Amino acid sequence: MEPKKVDPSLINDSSQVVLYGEFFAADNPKVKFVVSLTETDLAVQKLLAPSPVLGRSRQTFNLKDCVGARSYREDDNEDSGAYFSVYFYPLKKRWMSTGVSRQRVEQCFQIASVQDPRANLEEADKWARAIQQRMGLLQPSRDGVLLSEVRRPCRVMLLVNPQSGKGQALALYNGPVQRMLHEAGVPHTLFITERKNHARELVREADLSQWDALVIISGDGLLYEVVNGLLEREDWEQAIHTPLGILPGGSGNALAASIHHYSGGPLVSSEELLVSCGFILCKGLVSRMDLTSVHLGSGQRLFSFLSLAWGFVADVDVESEKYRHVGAARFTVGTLVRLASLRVYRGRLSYLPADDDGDTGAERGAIPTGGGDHTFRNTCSSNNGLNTKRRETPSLYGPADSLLPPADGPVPGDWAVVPEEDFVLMLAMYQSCLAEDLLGAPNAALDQGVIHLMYVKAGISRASLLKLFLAMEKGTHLATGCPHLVYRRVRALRLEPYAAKGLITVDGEAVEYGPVQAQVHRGLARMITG
Ligand SMILES: Nc1ncnc2c1ncn2[C@@H]1O[C@H](COP(=O)(O)OP(=O)(O)OP(=O)(O)O)[C@@H](O)[C@H]1O
Repeated sequence: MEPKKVDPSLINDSSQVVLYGEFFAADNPKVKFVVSLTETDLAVQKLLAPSPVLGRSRQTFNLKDCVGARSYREDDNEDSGAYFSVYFYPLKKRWMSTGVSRQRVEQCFQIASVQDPRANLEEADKWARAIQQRMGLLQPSRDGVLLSEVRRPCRVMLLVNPQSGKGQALALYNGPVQRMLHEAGVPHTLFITERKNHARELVREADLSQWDALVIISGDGLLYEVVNGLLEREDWEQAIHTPLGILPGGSGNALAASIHHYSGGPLVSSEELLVSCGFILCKGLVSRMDLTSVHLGSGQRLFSFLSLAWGFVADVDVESEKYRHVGAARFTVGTLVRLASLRVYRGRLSYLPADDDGDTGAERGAIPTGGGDHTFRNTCSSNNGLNTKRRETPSLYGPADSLLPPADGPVPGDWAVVPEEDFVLMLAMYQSCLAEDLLGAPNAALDQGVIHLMYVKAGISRASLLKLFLAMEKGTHLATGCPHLVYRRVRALRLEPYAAKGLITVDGEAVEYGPVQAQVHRGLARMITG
């Protein structure tokens, strides 16, 4: 007996129903669902057999959480039905935890209303198209633009570093990443990097008219190559506007964690971070991102999107590379090891305060310079023990650094020079996370034009330093009242280490050691964000 039709108003009483249908479950032809689409939701309710009454468990999926929908037929000639699948990644409560994270939910229905397979497929197409259309209308648009609006069709150059993190980046691509891109209908071409600087060369030489976005599955190191590769091009001004995306596959994944943080999510584990960043990528909202231009003592210039570190943090970053196989925990292990041999780093630190610099830190430490007598080049020439761990190709292009004084001159009068010369660390950040689980600059945003400068003066005890790092997991370290920690919002800085040897890291990678100057360039790059 043909079941009685259910009144659609019973399914969705408050909003207008755009499409309504009764379909079989794709994996069980005995189970039937009543499905209705509104401008904002897809509602699914089970029909109980044998009498066609609605079951109690009605599920409503918000189209904001949807990455795509597709229609298809199975290869089976006997099956005249067609199917449509809808892919959602809603925020759900985590197993055995109070937190939430994005989790995949697929809804798949079989349409077998008539014997004609083509008619069934047309009906399935109609549903998939209607869902995609509504999903597109609900895309976030805050202050960015949608990738799909920038160019069409959207094609992605996907760069994977198979060696990053625990060496699992390729497996991540073959698993959840490829599946999600397929669900969202994002066409892409995979490039597996074969060596250091391979991605940099590929990006430097690429015909960028072929690519609508450059996305990496790796740690921050590969994105560093991509950013610098773009700025080494003659057409850098257009090239740096190519939307960039990041899917975490490394051990630190600081930028991926920052982008997840900006989307409003709490700190999450590596797998959950991948799903969150994949979701953000599929949604394709493109925003501006600050880049910082860093000048090294030898005159080389490079571009950084994340951080510049000296002292304790730089040492941990580089020394913990040998614990890469433990993933994000490498920094915890590295911090504990370094704490045991805590030391002081001597040098001079100067900076140009941001106009809006508030007294947010533990203490106001710096004095105006009136033009210091210490020059960048002076210090450079006394540092002949250059550490050339990472050979930089000189970056010939990019915007002028109008805020930076000449390398062989003093800092200008509106700069401040920190009176102390003994430090435990200096950390300049332009995005919020220092690692997946470290919220180093909680007030940072993608496009702020601000360097969040933190330094810890010598004299801090091991216990207090450990407490600061523990507080950083929640981003509360600036509010601990630690008298040794100073926080400033700045636009440019100069660091002149006194020792001939040591470690400075840019975006987590060691660079030539010696004096450095840096200036932030607001919104220079484009990033796919949530
Ligand atoms: N095929 C490759 N073999 C060896 N090194 C590579 C290869 N491809 C890229 N690299 C280099 O590996 C370095 C580390 O990569 P990446 O930063 O992506 O991973 P990670 O260090 O594990 O992650 P994170 O930076 O988040 O800690 C980068 O400097 C990159 O240039």
